[in-house]
Amino acid sequence: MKICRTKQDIRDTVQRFQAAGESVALVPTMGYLHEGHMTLVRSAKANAVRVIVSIFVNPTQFGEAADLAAYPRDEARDFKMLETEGVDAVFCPAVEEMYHPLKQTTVLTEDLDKVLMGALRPGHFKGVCTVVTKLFNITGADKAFFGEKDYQQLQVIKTMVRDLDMPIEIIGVPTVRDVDGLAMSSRNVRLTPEDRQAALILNKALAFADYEVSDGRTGPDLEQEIRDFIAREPRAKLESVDVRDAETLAEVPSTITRPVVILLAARFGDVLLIDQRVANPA
Ligand SMILES: Nc1ncnc2c1ncn2[C@@H]1O[C@H](COP(=O)(O)OP(=O)(O)OP(=O)(O)O)[C@@H](O)[C@H]1O
Ligand SMILES: CC(C)(CO)[C@@H](O)C(=O)[O-]
Ligand code: BAL
Repeated sequence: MKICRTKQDIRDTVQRFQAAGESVALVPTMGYLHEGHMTLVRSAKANAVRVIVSIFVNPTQFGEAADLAAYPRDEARDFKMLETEGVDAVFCPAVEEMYHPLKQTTVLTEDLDKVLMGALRPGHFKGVCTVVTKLFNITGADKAFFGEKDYQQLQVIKTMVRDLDMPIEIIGVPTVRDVDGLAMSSRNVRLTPEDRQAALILNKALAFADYEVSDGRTGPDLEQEIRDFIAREPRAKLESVDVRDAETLAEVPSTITRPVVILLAARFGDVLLIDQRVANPA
């Protein structure tokens, strides 16, 4: 596995693959890898000849400095996991390599930037869109893989690629969960054992909401029922509950005919967790 710390090195590597007629899939990550990331890597391997992974904790998408400082990192462990999985190259630039000191250009999906997680983390999606655009431009990959766990992020990136005619295919991968149902996330290691247990309420609330949607419920009533469900767990500090159109993330009418996505965000201690589930009306 080739380790590239400069833009030039990863660009040359990808160009060599493509010159030999090999398709290249990119899996962008912020490291501290887990089975969710490995599932993205396996999907990428099944869909392209070569797989490259980026590891970059992008400062411009963090609002809270404390969240950035506390973000877990373990490069040596990450490299081992990726090597075992047969990844061809990893791109892990320093912040100074990634961003020009005089940078002034950003990429923004105007409406999606302001709602849901965008409202909770102002500036977050602008940071994501900008760094993902840079990763696409730097690598020149043919396809890129993103997790549905970060559901809004996936829709934001698909929208950006559509609007700006970026020559890359975006593929979403279903959320990978621990055996007890908690969505895997690098931030889970920061949970106390009590909060780790309490966080199971999120997946339970999603199962409850899924049943309610299949029974014909949506709209503000359903959102309130989900709030009441999560209120049973006193350690959960609920930040948001939204039932939205699964494709556009628009608000949904009280009678639905299309799939919806239930989006949850809650704090356990100082750790903000998100989870999601797509539900179909009967
Ligand atoms: N449980 C999961 N199942 C599927 N994909 C996932 C899962 N967790 C993360 N991913 C995806 O992996 C990619 C990299 O995510 P990232 O490195 O931020 O990991 P993370 O676990 O989401 O970390 P955190 O939520 O703490 O920021 C994203 O596309 C993300 O959606
Ligand atoms: C897509 C991403 C790697 C951009 O920094 C990040 O938001 C993530 O890990 O989901
Ligand atoms: N997985 C999304 C990246 C973030 O939380 O900043």
